[in-house]
Amino acid sequence: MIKLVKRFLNKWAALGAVLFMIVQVITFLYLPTLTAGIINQGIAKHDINYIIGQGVLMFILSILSVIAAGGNIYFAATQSQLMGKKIRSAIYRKVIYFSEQDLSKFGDSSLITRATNDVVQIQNVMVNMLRMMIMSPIMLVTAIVLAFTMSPKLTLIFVLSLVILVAIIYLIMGRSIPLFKSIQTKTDDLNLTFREGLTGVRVIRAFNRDDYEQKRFDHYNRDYMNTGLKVYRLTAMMFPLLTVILNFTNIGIVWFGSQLIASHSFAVGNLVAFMSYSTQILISFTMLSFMFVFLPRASASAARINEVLDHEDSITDSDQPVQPAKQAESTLSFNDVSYRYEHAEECALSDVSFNVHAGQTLAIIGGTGSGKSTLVNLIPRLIEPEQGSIKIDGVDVAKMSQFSLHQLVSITQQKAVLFAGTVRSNMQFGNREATDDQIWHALEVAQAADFIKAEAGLDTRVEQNGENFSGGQRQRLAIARTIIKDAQIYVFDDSFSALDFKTDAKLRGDLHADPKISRAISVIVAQRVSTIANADEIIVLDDGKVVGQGTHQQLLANNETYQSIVNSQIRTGGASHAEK
Ligand SMILES: Nc1ncnc2c1ncn2[C@@H]1O[C@H](COP(=O)(O)OP(=O)(O)OP(=O)(O)O)[C@@H](O)[C@H]1O
Repeated sequence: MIKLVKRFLNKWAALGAVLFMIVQVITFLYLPTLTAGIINQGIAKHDINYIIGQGVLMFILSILSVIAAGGNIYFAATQSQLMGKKIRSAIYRKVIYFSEQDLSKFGDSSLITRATNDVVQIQNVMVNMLRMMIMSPIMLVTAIVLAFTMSPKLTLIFVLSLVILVAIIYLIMGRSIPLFKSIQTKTDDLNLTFREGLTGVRVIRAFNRDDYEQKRFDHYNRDYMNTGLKVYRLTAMMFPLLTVILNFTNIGIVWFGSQLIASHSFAVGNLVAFMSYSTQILISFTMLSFMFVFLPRASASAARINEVLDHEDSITDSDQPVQPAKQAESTLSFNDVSYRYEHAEECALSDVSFNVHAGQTLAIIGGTGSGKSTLVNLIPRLIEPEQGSIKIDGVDVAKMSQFSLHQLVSITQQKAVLFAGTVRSNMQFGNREATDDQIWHALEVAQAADFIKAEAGLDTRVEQNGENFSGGQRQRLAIARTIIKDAQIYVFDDSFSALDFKTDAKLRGDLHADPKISRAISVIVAQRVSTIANADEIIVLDDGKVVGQGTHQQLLANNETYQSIVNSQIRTGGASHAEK
């Protein structure tokens, strides 16, 4: 918590809040002394002028106290909002560079909870800290000191009450802190189930699993509620106990105070002031116990936020990044590359080697789960190989800065991702400088121009995740975004699977005819033989291993796995377009 506050504190706003708070404390504490003076000096000695003078002073101090309270709230709220904004930005900046491995370690839902709910806990504690958490201890200590100067004997009653209170708070908090921590984890579970339900709503309805999903959600919802109830029952005990103890304290003060007055060793005014200090101590303690409610939950949240911010990225830039020198003919090579997903026993990819040059197309084919996506994700270093190296123009991708590597590689992922906005804004994701003509050209090549023209052209709205487009249309828009970028290597991960054979053939033909793409290296992952038959080299993957490597004709002649893929597609009509 302290670490997070140090890192994101806005010093000026915090200073403003503390200064106003000090003024508030001084005015608050001075008032009982004035009251005592009015009773002891003014009333006892019938000194009207003294009473009026002190009364005016009390009025001014009260106004000052109100202004100080307003200033304190203003700066405390500003500080809390600024801090929340900074923390959310820092989390976003960190997460945006996470590798897939890092992302799956935390999980999407948990990251969202950390950037929202956990940050709100910190903000709450920040406001309270600047409003009362600092004020309460100061008020408490000063009130005790002032009371002590009036009567050390009566002050002993306070001290005894405080010891009992501290013990009670310690016991209650010891039990509620672990519960507060688990509330945040349960928020993650709740969010995860809710998100899954939302994204899978159509599947849930189609399979008539509404009841089952509702029960699953209710389970997490109830779990969250029960933990919340436990923790609030515990903390709710604090306030009644506090009131009982402090009422007994007041009874003690009146009891012993009246005996002191009777023996003429204590003035009546002082007893009234003493009672005021006792009330202030009660208020301070109530506020302090609020702190004990907020602080443990905020500490748990701070730990979760720090976990994200301090997470060591599994993929980082080298200290002295190397930029590959411009080559006459660029190359991409894999040298005995193996990759294993975290916690997986088997390698998803084993000993893959190939070399491909500018102007060539490398195709990767294989059954479901054979490692095709894993292979292409290694090229832009979205994942890091366990063994072997991947080189572009002879330079290991691990030695390049990720920024320059991502400039060299343009990729269409298997799942086409679009962003809310317009077609133009989505295309400019690939190339910020792209003109409308260039965008239209990319859309033509990707066979997306027709359906975009039928809408509002480049200003056609794209909903969140591109949900107002069909799967095939989304894929074509993603392909257009990939080819609009000026890159050395273009990667298409199963990007043609949702296209019909005719569109697939036309798209490949247009890609081949495009001067920029035809001069670059193309890596195409496909399930259909027809999509890749014209590639310069085809890699056949099976269970993460390369079981064939060569041209379509070579593989057709001597590779069993390839032959069986071709045969299975001839039966379903998929390979009959192979030579197109
Ligand atoms: N994030 C992950 N964590 C753990 N294992 C994974 C992960 N992603 C993929 N795998 C495993 O790695 C293997 C290769 O997966 P990959 O996605 O590369 O296959 P693929 O050939 O692209 O499959 P498909 O044709 O279905 O897209 C599979 O066995 C899969 O279960």
